[in-house]
Amino acid sequence: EEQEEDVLRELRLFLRNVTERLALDRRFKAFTKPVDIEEVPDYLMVIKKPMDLSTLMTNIDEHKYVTVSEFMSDADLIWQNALEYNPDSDPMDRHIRHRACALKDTVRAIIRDELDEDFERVCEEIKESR
Ligand SMILES: COC(=O)[C@H](Cc1ccco1)c1ccncc1
Repeated sequence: EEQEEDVLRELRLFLRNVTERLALDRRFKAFTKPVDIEEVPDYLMVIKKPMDLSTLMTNIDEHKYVTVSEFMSDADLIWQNALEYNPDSDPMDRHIRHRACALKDTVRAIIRDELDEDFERVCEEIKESR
């Protein structure tokens, strides 16, 4: 009903705000757009579910997420993929892994500090009812 659409509208506003803040953080520049398959031809052989901050934003606008938990699953793909694709001890790999870990910690800190548990519970109830 209308109240449910109000809740989902507020969810999208929260998720857009979180995603925009991450995209503005210079540490996360490598995560803002899809990995360039021309630059990295084997990427899709290693990474089965690519994800990036611009795709997160598109998904929000396309109403893909009904809960914060669904959003978190896709947001987690960004840093998980970076750890998986860049495992070596060379400085480049270590640098992107350090930024991937910073992304993981930053997303979790924002959600812990700014998401009301009761709000997420209402979103989960809407999801179960559909
Ligand atoms: C999330 O970004 C990545 O996983 C790419 C992989 C990549 C390797 C070569 C070109 O791109 C990356 C970008 C910047 N610095 C390290 C790795």
